[in-house]
Amino acid sequence: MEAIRYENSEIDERIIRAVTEIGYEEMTPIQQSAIPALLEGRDIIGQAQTGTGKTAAFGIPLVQMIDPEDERVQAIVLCPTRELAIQAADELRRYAKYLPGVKVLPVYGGQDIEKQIRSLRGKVSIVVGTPGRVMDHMRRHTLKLEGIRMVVLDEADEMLNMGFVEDIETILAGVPENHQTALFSATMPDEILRITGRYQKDAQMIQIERKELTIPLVKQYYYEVQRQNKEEVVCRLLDYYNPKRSLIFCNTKHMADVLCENLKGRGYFADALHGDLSQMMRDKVMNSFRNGTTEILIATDVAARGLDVDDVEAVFNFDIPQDVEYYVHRIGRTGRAGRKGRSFTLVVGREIYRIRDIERICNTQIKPRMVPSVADITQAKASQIFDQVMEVISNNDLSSLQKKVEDKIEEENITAMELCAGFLKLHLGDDMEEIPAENYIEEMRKKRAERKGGRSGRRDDRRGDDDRREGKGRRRRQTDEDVLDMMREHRPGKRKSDKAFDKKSDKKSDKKFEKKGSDRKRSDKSEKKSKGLFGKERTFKKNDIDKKTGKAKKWK
Ligand SMILES: Nc1ncnc2c1ncn2[C@@H]1O[C@H](COP(=O)(O)OP(=O)(O)OP(=O)(O)O)[C@@H](O)[C@H]1O
Ligand SMILES: [Mg+2]
Repeated sequence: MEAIRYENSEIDERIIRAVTEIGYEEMTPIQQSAIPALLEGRDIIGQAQTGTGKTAAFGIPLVQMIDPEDERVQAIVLCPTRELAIQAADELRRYAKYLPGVKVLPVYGGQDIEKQIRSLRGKVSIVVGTPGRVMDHMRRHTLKLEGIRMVVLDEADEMLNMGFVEDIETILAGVPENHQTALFSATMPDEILRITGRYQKDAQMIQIERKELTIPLVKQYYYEVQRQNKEEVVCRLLDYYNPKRSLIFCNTKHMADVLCENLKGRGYFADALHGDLSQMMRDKVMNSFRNGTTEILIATDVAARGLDVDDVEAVFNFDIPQDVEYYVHRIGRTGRAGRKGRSFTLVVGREIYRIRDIERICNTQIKPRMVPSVADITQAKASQIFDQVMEVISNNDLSSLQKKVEDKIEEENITAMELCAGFLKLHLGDDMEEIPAENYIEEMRKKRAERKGGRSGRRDDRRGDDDRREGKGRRRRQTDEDVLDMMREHRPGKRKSDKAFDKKSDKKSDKKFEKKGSDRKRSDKSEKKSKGLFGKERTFKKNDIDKKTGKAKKWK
């Protein structure tokens, strides 16, 4: 479908000016469909893949419908996490930059309530909040709902799930009857679609047609590993792919903390984000991640949904997520707004079946990969250094330095090649020297021959077709176990951290985000639901929904 430019739409030109300044040139498909429907006053369910601009799809009509003369709160956006409430409020403010009188206030737990109360006494047009804190203000009568004309549930399937649904119902019960309700998410399981009718009137369903539930721009890989080697594998992948920014998801707060400490100990710029941290700490961590001071954010599912941070090039599932929706949202933190990304999922033993579930339900492919060897990493690091050097050569006049190099070569009676190799070693650091590449290859060969009676390449099919090393004949036939056995022999000092990983994972959970219930049960259900997740873009009324199946009976 041909994209409509913002200039031709019904959007207020002051909002167009604001979003053009942000860099939006044309509407994304969900914006194309959802904005006119919301401006018409309809209730909608908007489903589109992660990172495709759902915030502006509801945010633009929302700021446009605000009456600047009305002093009351006129709209409320509910988000599942504090970070998301802050982010969505910032976005709405950006769209409303040239709309005087449109005031947006984020309200969330952990922030000084007195301060929020003082802000609510002033003029606030749109409240963006987490359900708990919004209810708190309702009880205290510091948030009055009688002026509300629109309610948005961002991450609607999460908000209407077990952890939040009662809070949402309490809030909606206090909102005037004739309000408009918009539900948005990248995932909309059937069991949730079945109940949305309770909260909406004649809802228009806007689903953006896609073959897969995940973003094709994200290349998805998995690695079969032993539990005690997970940390080593993550480090190797970080070193090999050298992502600008990465997010590593763990299933428990404890694991996130342990991994964070260990990665910091190995010299990575890492921080942990989870529900046990103070709000001040959470804000600090998010800010450092956004401004690039922290390159690696290790988080629980509290960071899985909605967060939009530039240049997250890789997402790691250190622990495989406990349901398919969370896989979709987690890996959706990369590959946003048309950019590319990679996701790496570590799989231990029988967890491989979960990969198969995810592939089937999301209609996607997660490719098996081998853990890069130390030699691969050395090679990758050398390439990175060479790339930087080539940039320096093309952007600078090096003639005066060249003279110094010539003098040194003559003085020491060495070749230019030797000098360059010396510089390279200096930059690669000692770490990479632990297993000299030649010995490594030789030892590997012997080991493989011993173990498999000369058979090799058992997992040759694991060679992906698009690895950046591939095609250059560098990748050898190894198994993860081979590589890791070798590492154990050559890096005895690095093993102490493994102990922490052997401990059984933390039983305590991040209230809403360390999962509930059995994922096996869920995945059976989700299989059915997946068929209906991404059909054609379609429109139907509430009455058109089959009460039993929750699916549309007829399409317009
Ligand atoms: N029309 C547009 N043109 C260019 N970039 C856009 C456009 N609309 C949104 N973006 C950018 O795309 C990125 C993703 O947007 P957004 O966070 O709204 O995605 P989302 O669909 O809500 O994803 P998720 O499901 O993960 O919450 C943001 O950085 C946003 O600024
Ligand atoms: Mg979003």
